[in-house]
Amino acid sequence: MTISVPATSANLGPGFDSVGLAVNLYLTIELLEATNHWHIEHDLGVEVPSDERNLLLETALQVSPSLQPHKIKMISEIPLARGLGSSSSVVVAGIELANQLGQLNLTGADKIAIATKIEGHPDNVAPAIFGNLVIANSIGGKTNHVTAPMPETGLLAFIPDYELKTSDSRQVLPNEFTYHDAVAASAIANVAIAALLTGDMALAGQLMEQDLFHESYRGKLVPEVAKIREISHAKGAYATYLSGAGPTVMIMMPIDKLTTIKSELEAQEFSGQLLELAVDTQGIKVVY
Ligand SMILES: Nc1ncnc2c1ncn2[C@@H]1O[C@H](COP(=O)(O)OP(=O)(O)OP(=O)(O)O)[C@@H](O)[C@H]1O
Ligand SMILES: N[C@@H](CCO)C(=O)O
Repeated sequence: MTISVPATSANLGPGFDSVGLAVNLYLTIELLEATNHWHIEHDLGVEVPSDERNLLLETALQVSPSLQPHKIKMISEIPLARGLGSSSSVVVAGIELANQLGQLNLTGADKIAIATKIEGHPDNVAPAIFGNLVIANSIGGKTNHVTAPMPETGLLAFIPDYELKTSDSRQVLPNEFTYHDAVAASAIANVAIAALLTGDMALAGQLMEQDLFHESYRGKLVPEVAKIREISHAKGAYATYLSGAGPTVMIMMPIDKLTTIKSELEAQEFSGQLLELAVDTQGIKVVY
């Protein structure tokens, strides 16, 4: 059996902690033979544990503590701590592993509730589970979500060479907002979401760049954002935003502008990778 889970790009500007998009990079785990001890084969480096301390197994055993140990092969195309939901992909895969091995018959609603409790917010785990664009919230332990198709858009991700852990990137955020600022910030988010849901990418893009919740505080952690925004706009992009907690910068544009924007950005020689992505429409995939 293999389980694959897509990468996710959270926030889309003002949808902080509540909006995310599934994209076509995958974490895949393959269940191998039953053994006496859990063991994960992977090439993600020595800092990623190969036993029960791995987030995959921590999650699976939290959901179902008496699972039969197995050998597992893990392959991830999702770069770690870059703002593309690597931790959520593992959490979601762990929940699905427990679901399959423990024959738990979890529903989508069960999975999002468990995953949100572990991650703390639903914006990455929800699209990792369901695919597409997902708008979700969680309050008092109750999670709500709405899935929607993403309007047609080209997608480029600039993935810097350096890591930025979500926990560090959340440290720079303010503890409080005034009532006035909170109303202004959520009004921007409301219009951005309405524009996304009605397929108006030009308006959505404008609002995505007016975020007041997080990007201005995090800008200094990702110095490339300003230049990428300037270049992309000069060539007709809809929007640029910090993907999740960063440092990846996502660029959305009309499809016919993608090649030009990509080559303009490549000419800058930023240290990192520029990847053309597509929306994942499936979420968790299990193959027997
Ligand atoms: N395949 C994996 N196996 C085990 N742990 C992983 C794996 N992938 C990621 N992690 C854990 O998740 C951490 C990264 O999580 P973090 O929330 O900081 O970033 P992210 O999920 O990549 O980005 P973001 O949440 O901003 O989209 C890694 O440092 C590692 O501890
Ligand atoms: N909404 C989260 C996503 C990363 O986990 C953040 O921006 O911190």
